[in-house]
Amino acid sequence: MAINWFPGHMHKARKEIAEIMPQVDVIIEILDARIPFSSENPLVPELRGDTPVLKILNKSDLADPIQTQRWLEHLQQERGITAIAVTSQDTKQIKDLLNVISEMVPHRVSQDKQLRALICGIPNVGKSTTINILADRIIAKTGNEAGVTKAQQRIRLDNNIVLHDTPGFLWPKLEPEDCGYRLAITGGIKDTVTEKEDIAYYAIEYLMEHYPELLIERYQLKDMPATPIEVMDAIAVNRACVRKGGIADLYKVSEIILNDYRSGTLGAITLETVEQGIEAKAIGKIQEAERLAKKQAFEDNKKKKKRRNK
Ligand SMILES: Nc1nc2c(ncn2[C@@H]2O[C@H](COP(=O)(O)OP(=O)(O)OP(=O)(O)O)[C@@H](O)[C@H]2O)c(=O)[nH]1
Repeated sequence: MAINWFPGHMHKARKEIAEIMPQVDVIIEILDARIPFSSENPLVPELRGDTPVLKILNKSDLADPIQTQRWLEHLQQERGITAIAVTSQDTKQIKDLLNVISEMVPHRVSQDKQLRALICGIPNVGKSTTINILADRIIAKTGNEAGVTKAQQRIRLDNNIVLHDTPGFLWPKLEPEDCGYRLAITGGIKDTVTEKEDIAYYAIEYLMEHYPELLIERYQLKDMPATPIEVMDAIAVNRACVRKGGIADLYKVSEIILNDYRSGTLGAITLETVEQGIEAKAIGKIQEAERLAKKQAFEDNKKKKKRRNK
């Protein structure tokens, strides 16, 4: 599954972030606790330079607590990053983030200077929800669909903190493929740019391996079928998603699975372990190198042809 989703407003966001970065004291990058690697934007390190960053693993209520703990340890101890797990359902946890960022840049606070924080993250991770809680009012539009925030805004909070909100932005090509699937399952990519059945198939395959008991419980399966398609067929029967002639309506089944996953009805499920994240990073680097090599070969060829034609 190759997804290329980089709408114009994301290009704009990248440019805008680069422009305001020199005025920013601290970056708050919101990640999805269910996919801490896939929801991390590789553009952030490139754009932030040495500005301190706080990584927030949001939606931790939907993630596997054991995996969240492991991810926090990885980020804090192995990568030396300030990281914290929260859920927007707990307002106090979100409000406490202001203390955390103030502690990260003590010189600004001690000098009684305005603290300028930039909130960023890929679409649908909960930026608007977080901002609304911090500001104590509805400033940003929220919605369980990728790409709701479209324009940048500046929000003045009571305690001398200014928040810069940015639209969600993703990198142009979602590689490796696993990251694309994980983003699609959680809702970080618009449903309209993906094949629902394809995404649900990937989700079932992952759940069969990592959380079989949750699948069995939710869909009242007697035993675990051998393949994802058989799981889909069994759900179709249980949920009356069978068309005339006994054919399973896989689109409807996929909708059920994805909705159950996204709402947390299936359980608290993380879609990538630290090890899988590290593996995806390595594969991504190889693919990037291969792409650059191909591009270079293409350019060289073009030059050669030009010289020959002269
Ligand atoms: N369960 C759960 N849902 C959350 C949490 N935070 C946000 N949400 C939901 O996730 C969806 C997306 O939240 P938004 O705040 O709109 O996300 P955003 O990052 O601003 O999205 P864009 O505008 O697409 O960039 C909404 O339906 C929120 O209610 C959380 O901690 N837990």
